[in-house]
Amino acid sequence: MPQPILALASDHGGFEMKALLAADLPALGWAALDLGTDGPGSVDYPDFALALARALKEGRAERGLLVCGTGIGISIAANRHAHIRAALVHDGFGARMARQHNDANVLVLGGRTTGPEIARECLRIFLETPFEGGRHARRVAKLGEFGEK
Ligand SMILES: O=C(CO)[C@H](O)[C@H](O)[C@H](O)COP(=O)(O)O
Repeated sequence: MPQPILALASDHGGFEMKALLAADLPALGWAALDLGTDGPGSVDYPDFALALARALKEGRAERGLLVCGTGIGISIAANRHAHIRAALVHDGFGARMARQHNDANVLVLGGRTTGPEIARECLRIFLETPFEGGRHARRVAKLGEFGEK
């Protein structure tokens, strides 16, 4: 069976964390689609959120990871796309809830706000935790309606 693909994108505030987390993917059973940025040069986070949103829309990846300095700007940008449910997470509990309750398809982390080991834990939980469905499916379906109004 082919490995599921995680699309990764960041601005300059998140590229180090993105590289750290990409290295964990093989052991977690996922392949990486790295959409940049690749260095410390200043770039604009909306461009990278857009690249990742397109990758998911086109079916080039199953889920996504976004990182900027705080995770805030890149979350705002990503959630403008109706097919994206991006969750800015700061600990393992948040990562678990983002999957179980929100069926989040994009994990967002802050490269300047979250330590590396917490970030690695968040990614592992995000990739391993299934959506619970049930009452949460009704609520997630309502989120999908926003894009049609
Ligand atoms: O958008 C952000 C904050 O909401 C991100 O943290 C960016 O990475 C940050 O704003 C970039 O700041 P810089 O001073 O241009 O490095």
